[in-house]
Amino acid sequence: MNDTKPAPGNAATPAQVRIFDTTLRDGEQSPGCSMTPRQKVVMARALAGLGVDVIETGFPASSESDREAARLIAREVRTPVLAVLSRCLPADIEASARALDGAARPRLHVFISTSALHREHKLRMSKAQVLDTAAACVAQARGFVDDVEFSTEDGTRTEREFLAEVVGAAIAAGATTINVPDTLGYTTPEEMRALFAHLIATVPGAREVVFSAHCHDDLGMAVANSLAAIEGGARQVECTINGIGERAGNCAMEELVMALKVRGAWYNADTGIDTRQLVPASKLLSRLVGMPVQRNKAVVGANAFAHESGIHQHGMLRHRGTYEIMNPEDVGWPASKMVLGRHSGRAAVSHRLRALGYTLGEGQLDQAFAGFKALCERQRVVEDRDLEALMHGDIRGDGFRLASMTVSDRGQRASAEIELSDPDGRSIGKRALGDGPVDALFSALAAATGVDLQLESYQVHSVGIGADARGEANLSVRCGDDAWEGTGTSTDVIEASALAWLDIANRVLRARQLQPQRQAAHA
Ligand SMILES: CC(=O)SCCNC(=O)CCNC(=O)[C@H](O)C(C)(C)COP(=O)(O)OP(=O)(O)OC[C@H]1O[C@@H](n2cnc3c(N)ncnc32)[C@H](O)[C@@H]1OP(=O)(O)O
Ligand SMILES: CC(C)C(=O)C(=O)O
Repeated sequence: MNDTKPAPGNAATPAQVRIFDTTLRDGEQSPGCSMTPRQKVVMARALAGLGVDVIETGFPASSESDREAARLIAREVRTPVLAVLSRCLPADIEASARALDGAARPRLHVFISTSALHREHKLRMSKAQVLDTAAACVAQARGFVDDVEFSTEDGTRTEREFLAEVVGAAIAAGATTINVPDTLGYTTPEEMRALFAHLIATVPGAREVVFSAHCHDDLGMAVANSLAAIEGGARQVECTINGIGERAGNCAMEELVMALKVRGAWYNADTGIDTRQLVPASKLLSRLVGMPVQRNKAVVGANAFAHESGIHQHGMLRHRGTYEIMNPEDVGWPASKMVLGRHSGRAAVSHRLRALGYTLGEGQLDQAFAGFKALCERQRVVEDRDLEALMHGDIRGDGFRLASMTVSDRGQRASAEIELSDPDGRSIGKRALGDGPVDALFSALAAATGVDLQLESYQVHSVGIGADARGEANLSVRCGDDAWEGTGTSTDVIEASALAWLDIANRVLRARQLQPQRQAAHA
């Protein structure tokens, strides 16, 4: 495999690509992701810890919160350049300059749309008006600070000659960074590479400024397009943690940074990011904005370094390079995960059993493996405690079963009435009140089983479509010092929630019963 190619610009040393983080501005434009000024300060500190070169802290003309956040961050975060966004309007630029007052390294970022569609329908401006306005607002911004970034909104859908003209006018007026956004996530890597190479080669003064890419992910190509812009000569990339941002989001920082690192020989470009902070930053943002990261998300998703398939696990146990192109530790995960489930094979099961202290002969392993596969028909993930139960011949599969339930949310407080059959087949009925139907239901289940679970996360989603759709409930709970996860499915999401709760409670009870045997086995 050819892993190398001429470096961007044929530089002998890797090109340095500036990371411009816009999580607090474009990221925050993601519906439902608004942050308070204090939350933004917390995130800005984490971004500074990551080593980003520029933090865009907000759009001061848009709200008091944005102004307050920009002011607080300017006071507390001193190392990265701090940028704020303004339209090409004198009042916006004045508000931005005031918000950056006192910043150690202030940057004013001004933008105007350049494409025909935006000029005609949105701005109702002629080409000449856009050109003049761009130059005037860059000049105004330069009156406040030396570091001025100019963006051509919808740049990739703009006529090339006009785009070059506007960029030239902005450079002549004093812009020090030229950002060409793919505002609608419309372009392709080939187009992006060619566009940047063309602008840098032809616009007067282009080699004296830094070119920047700002890509959206409407077609899932934001990272690929940003990488192509670097190949075309861009030396700044605008991105966000977890790829949050308008619509489908922005270029995801963690993906871009790791692509440059893992394929260093190909891109010959570096960033100053401390990649071990990527996962902590992703988790922090997810908590602050209340938006979970999809499990299969590259680099920072929970499954990014998790392996369930037997063939992969077998390969991983021989050499992790067979199925991993990065080290999880390098991006902030503690280790790779071997998840035991229906797709796992003997190699992984026997490896896990050995780690738990069970060294089995061939025949014993066959027997344990058959039991493991049978268990996988009943539960998605087999944990250590399940394996131990299996080894002690104590998987009964019965436990508490849901016989019936009625949940009502009509009075002041919701109520739930349930009937369970216990492991010996006896019937137990309980009723409980709660702050909502699920709260009432879980209280009734706790009363009936005697198991107290502290809910940490609760998610319900549909599996399948149309009339066949079923609700799946996923619970993460704590019980004492242990964390547990459980799943339940049903056509009724409340029933799915009850089944997920019982899935965990039954395993907790099984683990409790096995405690003495386990201690004796390991004594
Ligand atoms: C591609 C991007 O991400 S650009 C950034 C987008 N971010 C945001 O819009 C978030 C913050 N926005 C806001 O809070 C509000 O939109 C505000 C405060 C900026 C403006 O609010 P309003 O004055 O009520 O205007 P509204 O949002 O309805 O319309 C936008 C106006 O800005 C004008 N405008 C848009 N871009 C620019 C620009 N780059 N330069 C000058 N004017 C612009 C529009 O033509 C429109 O003007 P009009 O009202 O005279 O027709
Ligand atoms: C204002 C610019 C940088 C932008 O966010 C976009 O075009 O998407």
